[in-house]
Amino acid sequence: MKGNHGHGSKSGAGPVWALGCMSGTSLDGVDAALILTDGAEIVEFGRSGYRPYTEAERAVLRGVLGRWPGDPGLEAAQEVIQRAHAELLRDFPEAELVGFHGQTLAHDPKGRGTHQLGDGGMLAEALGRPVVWDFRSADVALGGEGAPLAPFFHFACARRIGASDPVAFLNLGGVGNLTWIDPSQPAPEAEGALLAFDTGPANAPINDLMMARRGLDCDRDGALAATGRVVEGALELFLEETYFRRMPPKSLDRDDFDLMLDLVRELSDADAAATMTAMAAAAVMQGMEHCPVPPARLLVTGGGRLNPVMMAMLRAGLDCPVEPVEAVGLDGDMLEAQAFGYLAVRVARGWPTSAPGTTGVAVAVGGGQIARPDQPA
Ligand SMILES: Nc1ncnc2c1ncn2[C@@H]1O[C@H](COP(=O)(O)OP(=O)(O)OP(=O)(O)O)[C@@H](O)[C@H]1O
Ligand SMILES: CC(=O)N[C@H]1[C@@H]2OC[C@@H](O2)[C@@H](O)[C@@H]1O[C@H](C)C(=O)O
Repeated sequence: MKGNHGHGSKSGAGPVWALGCMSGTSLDGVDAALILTDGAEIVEFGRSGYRPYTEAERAVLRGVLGRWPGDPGLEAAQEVIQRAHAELLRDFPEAELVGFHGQTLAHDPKGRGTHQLGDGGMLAEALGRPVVWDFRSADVALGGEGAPLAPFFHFACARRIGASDPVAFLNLGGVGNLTWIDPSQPAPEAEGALLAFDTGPANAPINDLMMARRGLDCDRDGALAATGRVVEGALELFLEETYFRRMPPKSLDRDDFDLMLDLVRELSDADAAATMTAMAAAAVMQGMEHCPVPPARLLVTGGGRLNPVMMAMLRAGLDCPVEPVEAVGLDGDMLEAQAFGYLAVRVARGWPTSAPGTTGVAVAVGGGQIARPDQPA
């Protein structure tokens, strides 16, 4: 490698095919998606791919959750991340630039920082193409939460779907995050264009419950929750958490809500699943109270949109229409991967990727480092 890590040098202003990839908090696998963009407009979406982790790989990654750079025992997990990404991303030779999020292992922005496992320099060498990575640390260094970062991309999506009134995007991944957008603003960094934050736990604790009680990865289609009863007492205790009363921006680590499993410990499997699903939905409803004005619609992305019980709970509790992003022609399995392709182009152009309204950072900031291979493919 040359000594070429650093903030983005400005390149030409035309659109480029960027390949974004995401390994989310659910630890299911790596998503990758192509996007043609100039860093402002989405010109075109391209093809996408998925590389699941094997059971053995997932166990390795699970085993290092919560660890920080320099902690012992990260080598095997690092190898899993590099291998899985290189295998998947090699299938996209048309990509001019790669956006590599890595795997979040720990997130404590007001304390130790934020840790995404993965080395962009090594990936650039493996792929023979420039790789933008380490998206979150510059934001944290300037006092921001370092998350969520998809909101600047959500702004571009709102423009692409022709929204004229405020809309909101909800990602229901391992953790939930909400982006409220005023699409009439000139740019995502404009004051009042975006408000974003993590709503609370979403699928991660439900997955943990299913693994502990049934040996399953998740409550597929909400099948177990559908047969259970929501236990109001447990739900009320959950909503007493101070996190919900904190003003946004705010963000969460995957396991910040460990108390959820305690709250449902005495419940039957079905009641526990129903109650935890209601907790995830209730956290979103609390979050919606923070929107500057109610959005015209709530567009849901991430795996939780495929859980009909969770979607029904959201529809019952909210006044605005709640739809999967497919309703507006977007791909809810790939939106986060596309986001990191889009953000990679912004980093390469020296443009901001977060702002006070999205992460609480002091000023709009463009995070990310760029690693270039010695010998481009
Ligand atoms: N058909 C389904 N029924 C119920 N839940 C589902 C279904 N499909 C996916 N999920 C849930 O969605 C999760 C995956 O969601 P997603 O891929 O959006 O998460 P992620 O990207 O890992 O997380 P994050 O956005 O927090 O980083 C699965 O682990 C599962 O809990
Ligand atoms: C620290 C971290 O990796 N946070 C993730 C996580 O997963 C969902 C939510 O918590 C969100 O804040 C973020 O991911 C999305 C992609 C984001 O940055 O927008």
